[in-house]
Amino acid sequence: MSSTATDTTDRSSAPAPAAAPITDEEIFAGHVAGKLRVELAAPLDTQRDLSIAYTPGVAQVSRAIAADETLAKRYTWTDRLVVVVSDGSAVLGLGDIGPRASLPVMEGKSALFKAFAGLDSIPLVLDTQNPDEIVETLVRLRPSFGAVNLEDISAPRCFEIERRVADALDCPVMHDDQHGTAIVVLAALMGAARVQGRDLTGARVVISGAGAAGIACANILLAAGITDVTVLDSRGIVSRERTDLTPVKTDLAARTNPAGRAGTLADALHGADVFIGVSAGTVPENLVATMADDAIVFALSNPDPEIHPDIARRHAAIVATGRSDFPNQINNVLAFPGVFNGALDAGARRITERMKLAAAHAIVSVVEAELAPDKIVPSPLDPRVAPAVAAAVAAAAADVTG
Ligand SMILES: NC(=O)C1=CN([C@@H]2O[C@H](COP(=O)(O)OP(=O)(O)OC[C@H]3O[C@@H](n4cnc5c(N)ncnc54)[C@H](OP(=O)(O)O)[C@@H]3O)[C@@H](O)[C@H]2O)C=CC1
Ligand SMILES: CC(=O)C(=O)O
Ligand SMILES: [Mg+2]
Repeated sequence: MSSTATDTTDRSSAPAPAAAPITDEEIFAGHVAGKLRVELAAPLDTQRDLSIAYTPGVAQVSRAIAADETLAKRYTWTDRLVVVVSDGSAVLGLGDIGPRASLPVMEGKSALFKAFAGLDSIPLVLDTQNPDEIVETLVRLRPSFGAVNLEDISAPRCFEIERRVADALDCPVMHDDQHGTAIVVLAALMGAARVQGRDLTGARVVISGAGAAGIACANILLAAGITDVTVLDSRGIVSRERTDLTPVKTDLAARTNPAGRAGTLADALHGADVFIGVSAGTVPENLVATMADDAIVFALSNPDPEIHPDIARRHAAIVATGRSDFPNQINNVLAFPGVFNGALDAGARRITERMKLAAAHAIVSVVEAELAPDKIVPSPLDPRVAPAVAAAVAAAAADVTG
């Protein structure tokens, strides 16, 4: 795809460019004709090159694969090719903008796979939001790729789609908005806890957003031993008394909100230690002001955080967003390139909870000696991140290889 090889230059500590605002012209110019290209892996200059790469030579390779399908791993590009798949139903925080409008984001994810993990990746946007059709399409396309990164597919369909695709395909499948996000949020909370010298397992955590990202974040935090997690959707606290919950939220309500609170974000945030925003909503300053001392605020919606970090910092000790232009970028880009690279290196057939926890620990371990309130996670441009995540994920994959 991209014509550049993996770039291992450390750009994370480069001085920030002069604070000239990025113009609309600059942004659109950076997307003209898309952000990806296909490049040749073998020369095609001579008749001899042509006879090897194309007919007649290629026929021998095709015959060999027809006789032994496992040879496709060696003699095609599919083994390490990741498809980034979206139906355009929950694109960033922009909502259901459809497959065509989602494509710049999916091209961007593919570009990040190449830049940070050296993995070739193709964006595939689907003109259907029907789970049966999405699963069927990926099953039919299975000979063409080695792994599936599901992206920006809305809840609750994303849960069923991920489960069914993972069950149907013998290769790594991960819904990035769920698990990539959850991995990085856990890493960031570990980083924040170390900066503050406290144990966050007893912290009161509030998550705004009970969709793909919110539910996965709740799950990984519970798995990591944090017991007091409260989640809100667009109607308020996901509590056991509610009669309007989907089955996934009913299950969530049974495992969260131990104080049995009902009500609004104001009710949830009063005295809370941690706010995690994955809602595309907003959180007013006066509510952040009611949080506990040394509060932690992760306003992760893209492109617009739930609260501007400068405002959140008036009341919170540690503040992060999902954006590339503020410190403490908590974004799934810290996870997915290394997770897929590690899974493919190990020949993993699935991505497991163990692999996700290993990824979270690897992310924070990269900045262990550099942790600070404005550096609770490494920069996505830190060249140590993806290799560390890949190594940890591969080591944790032993039970799903072979
Ligand atoms: N920084 C990062 O790495 C990432 C950030 N995100 C961001 O998280 C947001 C959600 O993404 P995703 O989970 O994929 O989307 P989903 O569509 O799956 O879920 C959105 C959730 O937000 C809830 N919601 C909507 N408006 C509000 C509101 N005003 N207050 C509280 N909850 C609200 C919805 O409620 P209901 O269920 O009632 O409809 C739903 O539960 C996006 O802005 C996205 O950019 C996502 C992934 C990674
Ligand atoms: C970062 C990302 O995946 C999102 O905001 O949807
Ligand atoms: Mg996304």
